[in-house]
Amino acid sequence: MQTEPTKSLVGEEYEVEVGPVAHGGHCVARTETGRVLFVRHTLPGERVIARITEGEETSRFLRADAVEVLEPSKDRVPAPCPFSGPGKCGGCDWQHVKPGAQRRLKGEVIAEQLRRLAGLTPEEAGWDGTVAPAEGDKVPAGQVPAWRTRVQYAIDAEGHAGLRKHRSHDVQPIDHCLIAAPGVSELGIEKREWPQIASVDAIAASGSADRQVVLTPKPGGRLPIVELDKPVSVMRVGEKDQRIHRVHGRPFVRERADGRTYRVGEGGFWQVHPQAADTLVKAVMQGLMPRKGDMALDLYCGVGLFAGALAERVGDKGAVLGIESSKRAVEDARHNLQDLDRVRIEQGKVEDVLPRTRIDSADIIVLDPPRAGAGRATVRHLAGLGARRIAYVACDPAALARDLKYFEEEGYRPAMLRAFDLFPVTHHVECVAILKRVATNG
Ligand SMILES: C[S@@+](CC[C@H](N)C(=O)[O-])C[C@H]1O[C@@H](n2cnc3c(N)ncnc32)[C@H](O)[C@@H]1O
Repeated sequence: MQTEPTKSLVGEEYEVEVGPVAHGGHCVARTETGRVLFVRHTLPGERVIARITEGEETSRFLRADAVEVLEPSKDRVPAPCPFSGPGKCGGCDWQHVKPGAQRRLKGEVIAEQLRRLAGLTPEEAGWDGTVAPAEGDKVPAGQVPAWRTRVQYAIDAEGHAGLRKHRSHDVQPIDHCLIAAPGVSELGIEKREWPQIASVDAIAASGSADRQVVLTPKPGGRLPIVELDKPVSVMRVGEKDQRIHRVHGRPFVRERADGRTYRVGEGGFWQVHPQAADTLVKAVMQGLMPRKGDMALDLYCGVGLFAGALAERVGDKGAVLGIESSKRAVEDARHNLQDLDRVRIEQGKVEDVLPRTRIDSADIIVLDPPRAGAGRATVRHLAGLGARRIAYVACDPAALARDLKYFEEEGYRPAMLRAFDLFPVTHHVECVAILKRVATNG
């Protein structure tokens, strides 16, 4: 059955009173007729003119940008970045918000997800309701922290480097990204032209002076000779196989955390904020309290960050099993932890490898899944291992809250939850939940 196309509302404007913040970097508002709008570039309590950016007459909700602020919030500041604002760069959601208020908004989002998806109050989740700033992110008023050690630049039709607009493939050309770490800015990516290139991923390791760019050529595009302001290793994404190939220099960068050096190769995962890896290792170890002789699991282990920290603490009589799906990350994890005899890294998806292993118990577990979370089957399997404590590291509070609900169904509850602002000026936030088995009377 064919449905009639409905009228697009893009470009329509509504004067609205802005309601609470919602997950995703926007706030909720309603038109006079009760239509729900998700409005960016605004703050709770403001009165704004919202211009629709996505949605039709029949859409369940509409997306909008605040294009005029009639009554500003006391938390509003002039956006320091000239490329932020309606219709411009989609990278930062909270350029127009005071840093303390950004963290408060993130806290409100976490609280809402916990309430809605896990049925937990902050107290029940063992959380004081705060989002802690990353160490070293104290910057003078009116400036933003330059924290991103990994930036993906998109290249426009004229070969200029920029960043993608919100929910769009269009490129906002820029001459400087304020949240890029100095090591990224110093490469001068924005200063040169990139004909025949679709994107440039720039990495400035925080644990060493290693710098890397990964070039993705346009279809049929030739690779330029890369001369940047600083020495870098250069990689390229193959047009046919979409794999990353070395052009020159080291095929990895070296990072540091918890006193160890980690090699991170070819697009492998490493936390983007320079303080993130240490902050998370500290929070996880404080929560798990590993003991000598423990059997520990590090799931979604990347290049072995938590496995390395756990192995040092469980000692010679303990053991650590890491599971990671990326082949390259597994090679790096094995290399990074080769001095630790009692560590084993298995390659494959957690949901496939876990049932295959003969492991039927663990003392402590850390899981750090991608945004989608772990899911019901994995949670059920983990709960069956009877761990004393489980640390759940989450970059999406919605997936975390959903999985906490599954854990509750399997007899585990959060004893402690902490939140960290490891992505300042964006809506993203990192949480660490420490789960314990609920005491039963039976
Ligand atoms: C958020 S990262 C965490 C990595 C590591 N714990 C760290 O902090 O550096 C998630 C990792 O899970 C891996 N991954 C994604 N889906 C997976 C799955 N189904 N099973 C195993 N690993 C997976 C990704 O390749 C990535 O390395």
